[in-house]
Amino acid sequence: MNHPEPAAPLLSVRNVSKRYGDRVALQGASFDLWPGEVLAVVGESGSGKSTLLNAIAARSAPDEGTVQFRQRSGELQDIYAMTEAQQRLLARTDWGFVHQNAADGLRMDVSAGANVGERLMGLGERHYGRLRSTAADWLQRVEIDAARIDDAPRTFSGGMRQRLQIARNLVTQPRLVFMDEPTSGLDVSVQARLLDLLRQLTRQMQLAAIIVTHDLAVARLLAHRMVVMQRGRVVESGLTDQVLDDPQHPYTQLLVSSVLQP
Ligand SMILES: Nc1ncnc2c1ncn2[C@@H]1O[C@H](COP(=O)(O)OP(=O)(O)OP(=O)(O)O)[C@@H](O)[C@H]1O
Repeated sequence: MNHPEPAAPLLSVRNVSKRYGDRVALQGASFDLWPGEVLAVVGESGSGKSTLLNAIAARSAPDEGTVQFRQRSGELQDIYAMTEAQQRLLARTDWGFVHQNAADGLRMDVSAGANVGERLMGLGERHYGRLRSTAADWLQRVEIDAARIDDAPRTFSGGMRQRLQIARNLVTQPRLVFMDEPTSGLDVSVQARLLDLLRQLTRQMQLAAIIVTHDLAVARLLAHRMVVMQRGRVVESGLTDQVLDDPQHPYTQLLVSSVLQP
């Protein structure tokens, strides 16, 4: 897989920690993400993956550490030093967040077209014809029949809902998308199609993404690089193929071998 090597990181995470009461959910996580790079965060249930994702996506502030994002202007900005209004603007323009459960990322009772158009309206687009044609284009890009544009996602299958959620996030051409277990909970064949689509879109759009998954096959297929978490710590990180083919940490070795031995 070609690895993009631009000069400066898009996201820089340093020593991020978080506790819930006495429980340490995340301890000293650090990594950089480069423009156009897809990073998988893997680890078993409870290892701190969602806590990490929420901390770096400005959804839940860490107790310690910094998260810096490179704005389009080139300026590296601490996301927790931003005002709430600045964070919200980022979240609906340059960032996307794909939830595991599509219902958490969609408005289930408004039309598919409105779900896609909403983020564009948030950027100031008001022209009905343009909103509708962009929404129709995006439905096609995520392989949803444009004839369903006026239907609400409540009437969609699980796979269609997830594809709609992806369209809703990507319509503003974000530079960074966070994804929390985007394919789990779907049938295997539906997962495979969704993974193909995600791979195609991340490449076409040169999208940087951080994907939380417990499924090493998802990491293998989508990610340039991966970090492995155990009990709140990053225990191994590196190029995906290297980590999966030659894991160094005993925990990663266990994860990889448990996948190989069904
Ligand atoms: N809101 C919360 N209150 C208390 N403890 C929490 C909370 N959220 C997470 N934790 C604890 O923090 C640790 C890390 O949880 P986290 O959800 O980040 O793990 P995960 O790797 O995402 O797990 P899963 O794959 O099951 O979603 C766990 O021990 C969990 O019980």
